Amino acid sequence: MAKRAFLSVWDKTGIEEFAKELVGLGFELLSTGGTQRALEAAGIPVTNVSDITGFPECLDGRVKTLHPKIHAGILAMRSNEKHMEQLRELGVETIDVVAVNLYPFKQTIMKEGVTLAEAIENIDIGGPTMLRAASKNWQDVTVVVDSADYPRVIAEMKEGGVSQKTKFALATKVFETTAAYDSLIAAYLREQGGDEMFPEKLTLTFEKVQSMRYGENPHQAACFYKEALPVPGSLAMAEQLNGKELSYNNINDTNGALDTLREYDEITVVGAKHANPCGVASADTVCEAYKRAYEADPVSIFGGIVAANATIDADTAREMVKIFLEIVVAPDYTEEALEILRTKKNLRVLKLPTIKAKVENAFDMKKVLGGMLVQEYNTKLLNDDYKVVTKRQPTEKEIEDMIFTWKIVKHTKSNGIAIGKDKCSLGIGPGQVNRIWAANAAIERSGEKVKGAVLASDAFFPFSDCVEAAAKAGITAIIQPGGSIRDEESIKLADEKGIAMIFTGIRHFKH
Ligand SMILES: NC(=O)c1ncn([C@@H]2O[C@H](COP(=O)(O)O)[C@@H](O)[C@H]2O)c1NC=O
Repeated sequence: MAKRAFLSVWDKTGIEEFAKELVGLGFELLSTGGTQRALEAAGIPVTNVSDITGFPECLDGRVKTLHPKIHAGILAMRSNEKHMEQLRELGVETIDVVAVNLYPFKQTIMKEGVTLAEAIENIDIGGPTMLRAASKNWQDVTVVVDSADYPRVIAEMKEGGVSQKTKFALATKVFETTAAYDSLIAAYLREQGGDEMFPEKLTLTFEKVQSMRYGENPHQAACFYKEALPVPGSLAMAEQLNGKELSYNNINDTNGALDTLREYDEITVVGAKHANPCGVASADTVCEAYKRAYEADPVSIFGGIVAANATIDADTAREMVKIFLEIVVAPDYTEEALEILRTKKNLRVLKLPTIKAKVENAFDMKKVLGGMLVQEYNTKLLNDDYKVVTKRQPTEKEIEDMIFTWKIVKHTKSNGIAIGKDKCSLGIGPGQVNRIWAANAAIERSGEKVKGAVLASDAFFPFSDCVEAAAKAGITAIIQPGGSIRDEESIKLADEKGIAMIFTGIRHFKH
């Protein structure tokens, strides 16, 4: 019996060469309309699927290959005498190679103004059916869903036949591909339906971006995957202009720096370490903002991440190269700035034109052993009805500094306390197991400048000890969520010390 290969591809990349090689190896080719036309135009002989099925392609291509003569030919187990006998009785011939790639559903939904009907029409039915059938029968059928695998398949055929190992790998790839394809469809339809935020079955599609040398630690293997449709402004959309490959920690830490940066509309620079902000400052120029953020904590920024929301110019770049930084990320760079940054060959320079990300429809997820925590992104900053709870009202300047510092503490690991003044961070106390230690760390790190500064706390004060410490240090205003059963003690102490205090009514735990 002649060996037969079924080729039905949307993306015709490499199909001509692959088909020619198959013909050279003695295969008879079967195909659907568009693929057939492409091959015939290249002078390659092809049999149309309708000549096999005796049934025309119909319903605008919705039904082409969905026929027992095709699927029995793919699914029959060659080692099963009964199967083979049935094929003979039914007049069905086996199909030994299936090369199929699918309708471009992802590209379709990415198009501006795409309609639901257009998206639905781009859900491939016959393609996945053939691919899945061929993969189920992987021992007898070579299935190719990725044109990058054509050369490898041909090479092995020339060596005497495609190995079982390769066939199994190709079949596995098919199920990864069809599962990702379907989960993207499910996500899109869910978004169109719009009412159920958390579906019964959460299926996600991620695509491999890069393998990494290692993970959080050198003994952990790791890899970075991006969402099939990453949110604009996310790190997955960044272009790397210089430096070594991004590491696992680089990506996590830069993500944290960007989270903080997105809170600010004015020119701002965020220095970050282990995903916590360590120096944050706003200014009229990016250079000034960088210098202030650096000076806010010249110790921690060493080997850290710097994220800016304005174009990096030569002056800023000159400042940046004075110390060892892991990453600089910004919307753009002047030519000269880039030249200066490139003098540090290991410095990873990332260009991210959109810093503000639209995360309203995206999930924030955290993997735990055996499960996944899924929540909305923390897009809120303050409640509109935040209130002053002390006798003394804060000055306008204090309010400005409190909002500035509140944005920092929102993105500081809990328990977190941040102290700021004049649109610049002073001391940041992240990730403590109790609040007073975080307050003490932030106060100590602020040094002399703490006098007249403001303090922000990501969650309420369980006791009045933080107010006590703040007053002793010379802090004049405090912003915190409120909500403790001992709030009155904190308010009373603040009143005694002349501190103005705002309750935001909203908490910003971050773990
Ligand atoms: N309807 C079917 O029976 C069917 N069989 C194969 N396809 C797809 O049709 C495409 C190729 O079509 P053409 O050769 O006509 O360009 C491939 O992406 C293939 O996955 C089908 N299309 C959609 O379901």
